[in-house]
Amino acid sequence: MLSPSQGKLVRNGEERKSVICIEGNIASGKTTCLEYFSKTSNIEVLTEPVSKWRNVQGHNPLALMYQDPERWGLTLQTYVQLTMLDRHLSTVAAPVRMMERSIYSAKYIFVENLYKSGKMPEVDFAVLSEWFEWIVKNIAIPVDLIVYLQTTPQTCYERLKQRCREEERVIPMEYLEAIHNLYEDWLIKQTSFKVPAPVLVISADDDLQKMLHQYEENRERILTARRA
Ligand SMILES: Nc1ncnc2c1ncn2[C@@H]1O[C@H](COP(=O)(O)OP(=O)(O)O)[C@@H](O)[C@H]1O
Ligand SMILES: Cc1cn([C@H]2C[C@H](O)[C@@H](COP(=O)(O)O)O2)c(=O)[nH]c1=O
Repeated sequence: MLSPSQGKLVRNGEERKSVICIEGNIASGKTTCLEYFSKTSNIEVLTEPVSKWRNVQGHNPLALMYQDPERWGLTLQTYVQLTMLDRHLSTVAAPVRMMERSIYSAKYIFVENLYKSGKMPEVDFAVLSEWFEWIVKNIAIPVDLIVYLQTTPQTCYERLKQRCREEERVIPMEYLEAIHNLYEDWLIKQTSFKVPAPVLVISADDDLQKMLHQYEENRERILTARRA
């Protein structure tokens, strides 16, 4: 249940748990990272609700958006915003919640990209922006640490082709470059939008073995992240 606390709605009992968001470009290795940490007993992992974005009551807004972003961008991003909010507000048993992306990156990276690239009409962007502003003003969405899996767009392009998700066959290299640049502006240069938590940057172009080694090296920092 949501209750008012200091002017915002807060999910009961979740205030003292820590929230880690794994951020990064498409196919950067976020799910693989979450899978690795899911074996840790006091971490509960929440993957991105991609299956919902591919099937809402028999419709596939993710595929529609890639086919015709001008027409379906608002539809997909409205649903992404709802489902990400639902993920943030879900109750977990473990003291640490590790999430794939966040409502913040859905807005600051993907909505922003559609708008900046001229593929989202101004009115759609305005409606989504007002929704987003209302949500973050009225509902507590705490994040303790952002783990940014930093890759080159080229690495993501290769992994994307290897993963072979049907809807994403049409994604060109330029799309991954645009998403990469938005992530870099947000989390590295910190010049675009407010960053809701400290950022831990992990170089993620390495092979799986080296990635697991880096996750082990950073395990303590990740598990002990706490907001003030
Ligand atoms: N370090 C890595 N080296 C090589 N391939 C990887 C690595 N990490 C993930 N992959 C592969 O790349 C693809 C995308 O990884 P995934 O974890 O699904 O990325 P994301 O969740 O960020 O989209 C998958 O096929 C996965 O097996
Ligand atoms: C958050 C978000 C995602 N998408 C798209 C981008 C990808 O095609 C999938 C997510 O897959 P990933 O491997 O986890 O990156 O969804 C989008 O279009 N809009 C969004 O806000």
